[in-house]
Amino acid sequence: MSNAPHTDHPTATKVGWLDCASGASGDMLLGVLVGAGVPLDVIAHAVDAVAPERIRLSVEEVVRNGLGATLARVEGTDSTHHRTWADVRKLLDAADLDEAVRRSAHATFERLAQAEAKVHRTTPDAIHFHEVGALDAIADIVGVCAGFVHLGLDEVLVSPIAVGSGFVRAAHGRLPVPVPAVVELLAAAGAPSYAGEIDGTPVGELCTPTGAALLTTHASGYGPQPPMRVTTQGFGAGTRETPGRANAVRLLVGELATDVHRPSPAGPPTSTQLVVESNVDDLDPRIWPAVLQRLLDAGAADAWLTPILMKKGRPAHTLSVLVEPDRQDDVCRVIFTETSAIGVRSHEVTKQPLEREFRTLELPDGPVRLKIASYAGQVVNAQPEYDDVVALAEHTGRPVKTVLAQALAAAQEHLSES
Ligand SMILES: O=C([S-])c1cc(C(=O)S)c[n+]([C@@H]2O[C@H](COP(=O)(O)O)[C@@H](O)[C@H]2O)c1
Ligand code: NI
Repeated sequence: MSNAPHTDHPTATKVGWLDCASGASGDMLLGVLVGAGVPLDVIAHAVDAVAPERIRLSVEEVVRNGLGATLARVEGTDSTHHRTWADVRKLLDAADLDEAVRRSAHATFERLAQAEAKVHRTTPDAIHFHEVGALDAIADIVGVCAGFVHLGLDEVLVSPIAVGSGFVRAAHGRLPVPVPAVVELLAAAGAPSYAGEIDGTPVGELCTPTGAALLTTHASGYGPQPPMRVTTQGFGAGTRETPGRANAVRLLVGELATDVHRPSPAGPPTSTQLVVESNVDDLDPRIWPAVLQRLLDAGAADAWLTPILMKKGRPAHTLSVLVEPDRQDDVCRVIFTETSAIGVRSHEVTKQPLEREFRTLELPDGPVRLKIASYAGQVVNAQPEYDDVVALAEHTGRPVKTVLAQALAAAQEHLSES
C-alpha cells in the first residue's frame, strides 16, 4: 500500500517514474523510497530477515544543491569477507520474506552477478559483492525491493540514466566511469544512458553497479516522464554534494493518465534502426560466414542473407544488416571492403525489443545461461544459450542434443519455481 492518496478509478495504473539525471546507487534508491512514503520499518524488517549480521538502517533529511532530500545510511560490519552470490542466494532462500520481495531481490542479485561475472571472466556464483561487502549489498537490494513491493506500483518507468564520467577509485585500483559492471547491466537491459557532465567536466561515478541492477530489474520501460497525475515525489540523496546539480534521484508516484499518450508496458520503447542492404551475385560463397561475423563485430545488431534471383536470371544473395544509425559507417566499411558490393541502399525500421534477462541454470555438469524474454511482465520465451550448451557438451564429451534437452528441462523447472 502506498502513501499516495487513493482515487476511485477502478482501472487506474499506478506508476512510478524515476528521474536518474544524477544517476542512482543502492543508498540513493533506499532514500528515494523513504522520501516517497515507504516507512523505514518496512525496509528494515525485510533486510533483517535476510542479513546474517546486524545492519543499522537510518535516514536523515539533507539538502543537495538547495533541494531537500532523504539520505539513507547502512551501517554494519560484515565479519565474513568472502560472501559470494551463491552464499547470498542461500540467505535469500532461507529468509522469512514476502515472496515478491524474494523474487525481485533474487533477480537483482542475479543480474549483478551475471554482469560482474562477464567483466571478471568468472562464474556468477563465484562473484562477491564489491569492496563494500555483501552486507551492504543485501541492505540495498533487499531494502529497495521491499520498498517497491510496498508501493505496489503497476509500472516503474526510468529516465535515461546519467552514469558519470572520468574515473573512480575501487579496491583493485582506478576504474573508468561508467564502471564495467554498470555498462554490462545497462547493455543487457537495453537501458539508455549518458555521461551527465556539466560544462564538459568529468563528474565521477553517478550510477553504481547496485544502482544499475536495481533500476534494470524494476524498470518496465525507459523514457521521459509519462503523462501521469502525480501524487507524491521523493528525493534520495547521494553522499556527495556535486557542483551544478542536486545529487539525488527522484521518484514521482501517481496514476498513468491513460486519456493521453501512454508508453508501452512491454519493455524498452521502440527504437529506430536502419536496414542496410545490397544484392550480391559474384562473391565466393565460402566468404559469407566471415562477412556476417565481421558485420556483427562492427556493431551490427543483426546480419543475414536471403537467396534471390537477380536481374539477368542470376542466383544471388541480398545481404541485410540491421544497425543503429551511428554505426552505419562501420557497417558500410565492412560491406565494401569484405564483399564485392559496389553500392548499398538503406531504410529506417522500427525495432521493439522485448525485455530480456539472463539467469544461470546449474546443470549437474556445469552452468548454462538462460535467456528470458518478457512481454507486458509475462515470460513469453526462455531459451538456454546455445553456445553454453555446446561448450558444456564439448567439456563433458556428451552429445549436444542431450545437454540441450537437459537444459530445456531445467529451464522449465526453474520457471515453474520462480
Ligand atoms: O571491486 C570490484 S570487483 C568492483 C568492480 C566494479 C565493476 O564495475 S566491475 C565496480 N566497483 C565499484 O565498487 C563500488 C561499490 O559498488 P556497489 O554497486 O557495490 O555500490 C562502486 O564505486 C563501484 O563502481 C568495484
Ligand atoms: Ni567488479
